[in-house]
Amino acid sequence: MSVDAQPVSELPDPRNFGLPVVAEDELPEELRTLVARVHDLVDAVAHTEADTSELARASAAVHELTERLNVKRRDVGAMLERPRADGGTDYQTLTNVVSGVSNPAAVPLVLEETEDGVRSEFTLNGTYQGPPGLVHGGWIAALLDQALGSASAAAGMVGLTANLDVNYRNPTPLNAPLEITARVTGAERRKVHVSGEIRHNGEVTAEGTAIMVRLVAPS
Ligand SMILES: CCCCCCCC(=O)SCCNC(=O)CCNC(=O)[C@H](O)C(C)(C)COP(=O)(O)OP(=O)(O)OC[C@H]1O[C@@H](n2cnc3c(N)ncnc32)[C@H](O)[C@@H]1OP(=O)(O)O
Repeated sequence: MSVDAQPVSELPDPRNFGLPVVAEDELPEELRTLVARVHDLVDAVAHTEADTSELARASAAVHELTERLNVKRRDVGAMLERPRADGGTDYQTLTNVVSGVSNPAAVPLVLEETEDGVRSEFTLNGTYQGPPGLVHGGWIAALLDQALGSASAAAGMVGLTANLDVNYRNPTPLNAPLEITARVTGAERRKVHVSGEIRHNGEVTAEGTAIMVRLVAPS
């Protein structure tokens, strides 16, 4: 395969796409704590067998809290700006549903760069259930999509997924340690070919390939 889509040394600045940017050190620790607690709350709500009066009290408290938090909202599309170890700058969608640091619905998937791509270890609670005891196939695709996109971005080629192909090889268990890995396998013009897999106990449960099409900054 030809490789004529050259990686760029700096990722495109989201401001050039008209997106608001939040510096990582401007994100309050209290927000991170709130996100983690709401993440646990979703799991608690999904599985609670509390009595009806307890459910009514919790429902009222959550409603009141939602109204309070909605008084001041961030714009959709806000990007998180964080410094990279190599001196560059990394940008991530703040509320990304798989990895966004301000999104309680996110796993959150924290991908680290490896020699040939990206990697993460994570565990999914019962919120991500599809078949009994197993991770929902749509979420497996979402996890792979995120890792494949991040592998492309880590190689300096930020793009959107044009095509995603997923094979489910074995059931992916909930509440069990999982590993995800992804890498760039080739590039031509704006197309970046990526592959990745999810493993449990070293065994592949799902694998995916994708074509990311590199973004072009507006002139
Ligand atoms: C750090 C970041 C992590 C991000 C992880 C999350 C990733 C995501 O979820 S992204 C969201 C889901 N994806 C989308 O919403 C994308 C929607 N689609 C689009 O916007 C457009 O179709 C887009 C941008 C992909 C391509 O459109 P456009 O910019 O006009 O490119 P276009 O000129 O048509 O095609 C460029 C090349 O890609 C190829 N291509 C385009 N679509 C496809 C496709 N579906 N399958 C295969 N190849 C394709 C074309 O054939 C062309 O190839 P070649 O260079 O050989 O001629």
